[in-house]
Amino acid sequence: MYIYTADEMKEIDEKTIGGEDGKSLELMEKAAKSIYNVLSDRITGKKKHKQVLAVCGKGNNGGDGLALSRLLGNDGFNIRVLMTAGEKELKRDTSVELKRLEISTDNVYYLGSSSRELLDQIIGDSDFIIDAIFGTGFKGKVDGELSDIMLKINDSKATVVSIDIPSGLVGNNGRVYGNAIKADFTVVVDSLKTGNLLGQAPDYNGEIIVGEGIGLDKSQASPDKRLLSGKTAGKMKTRRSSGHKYDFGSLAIAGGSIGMTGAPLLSAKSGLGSGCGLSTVLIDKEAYAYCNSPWPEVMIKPYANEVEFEKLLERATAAVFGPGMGMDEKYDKMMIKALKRDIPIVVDADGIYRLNKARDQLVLKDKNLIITPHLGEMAKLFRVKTEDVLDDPIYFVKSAVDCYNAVVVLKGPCTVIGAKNELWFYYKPNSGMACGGSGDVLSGIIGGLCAQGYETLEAAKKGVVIHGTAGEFARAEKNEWGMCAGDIINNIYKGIEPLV
Ligand SMILES: NC(=O)C1=CN([C@@H]2O[C@H](COP(=O)(O)OP(=O)(O)OC[C@H]3O[C@@H](n4cnc5c(N)ncnc54)[C@H](OP(=O)(O)O)[C@@H]3O)[C@@H](O)[C@H]2O)[C@@H](O)CC1
Ligand SMILES: [K+]
Repeated sequence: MYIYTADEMKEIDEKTIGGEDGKSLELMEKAAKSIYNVLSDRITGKKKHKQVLAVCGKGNNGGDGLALSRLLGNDGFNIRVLMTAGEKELKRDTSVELKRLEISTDNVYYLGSSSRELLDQIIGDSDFIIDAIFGTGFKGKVDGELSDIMLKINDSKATVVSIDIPSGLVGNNGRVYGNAIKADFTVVVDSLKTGNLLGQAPDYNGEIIVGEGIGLDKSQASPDKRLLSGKTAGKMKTRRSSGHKYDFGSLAIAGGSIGMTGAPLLSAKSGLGSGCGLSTVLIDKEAYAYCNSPWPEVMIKPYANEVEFEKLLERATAAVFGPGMGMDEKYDKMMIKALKRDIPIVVDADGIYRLNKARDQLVLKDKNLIITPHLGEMAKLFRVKTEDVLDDPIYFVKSAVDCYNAVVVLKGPCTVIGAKNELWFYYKPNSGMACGGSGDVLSGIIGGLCAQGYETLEAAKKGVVIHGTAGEFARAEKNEWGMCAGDIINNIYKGIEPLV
């Protein structure tokens, strides 16, 4: 499934319309019909004669809401409409849809000219609220009375259905700067937009359902963004029954410092969980003294200097560099040693900040490099604020791909994987994954897959899916509060199963 930015969608829309009279209205009708079809599967059926309130804005999203209301009205629902803009402010097609609806109902209210009591009453006694205030054309912040109305809708008992995107979310990046609608369902028109997945979108979407296509002409759009799932991650390679441990690769994890010895251990154990034959933590000898592993299957080897470190790397078929390493400058030399080796390397956590220095000393071209930053690490890598990355995560992922010739995994509720000319979005929000060690588990899985011979992008895609699925199983066992990194590790095998 392809994903577009709101700006790309606008271009697609304009290309499809191509100046043809009536075409944009036809698209609006198709959008409404597609949303109606989704709703008739989910909520209409047995629930006719219920109260529906459609809250509609002046743009095309409002027009979609009005056309949908007409279809629901024909179906036996009691429709009321709250317009958030005056008749004269409406876009042309939205104005046409309002006139079409007014043929069958008088229940049209206007935000500026209805009393607050009346508005509270129609919000309070609705069974369903259609949120068609703003779509992907929204920018900035909602304020004034509309902002209060949004909160009232969020507090209501009604099932809230957002059209295309919850109103108040910015279409390109899913950011929310004021209040926004919290939906039970978001029915996306035709194709997912980046704003449906990124930023704060997971807190507002409810369940996302993508409606059937409305016949948009995407022939000139650049299809570089896709949804990552168990299906698109591809299958695991079969394992040779006669293979021995060296056939399944040897992963080295360079990391750990005093007080942070658990991070590389989590990575190492996760590498084994993903199927690699051997997993070894390479740790500074001072920190080694504090290293207490619960896993005897993980080897732990201390080094005193970069020469010893390099020696220990010799048998590794892939490495993870950074978990729990700390900021000591002495590790810069180890990073150069690791990057000079001709093996895939996952640079994570405290390794990421060092990439700038390494880039000055090494040509990173043709390296098998994977970088796995979270938002804060990406911001540090580019010396910008976290807010800047949130504003345009796609830009930063693409920039990191280009700067470091790497596969980049920007971790978050929607993880974005970037490689040359392709971006993959893995949208499986799970707040239980936001816990210490979760990232170490991911880098270990990806490293473990690289050690077994998977290409970097393939390893990143599979690793993200395995990690996310394992997290879902951990949540099912322990809930989002109780689960921790160890629970994700315990479920890695369940994350692998759908890919076998
Ligand atoms: N192919 C497609 O994509 C199709 C798209 N379709 C539908 O169209 C939707 C996109 O429609 P859209 O472009 O008309 O924008 P939409 O989001 O309805 O309204 C934005 C309006 O709000 C305003 N506004 C903005 N910011 C604001 C603020 N902070 N505070 C207050 N006002 C603000 C802004 O006004 P302006 O600032 O420009 O004066 C503008 O008028 C899309 O989500 C989908 O539902 C389908 O119909 C068919 C095919
Ligand atoms: K909306």
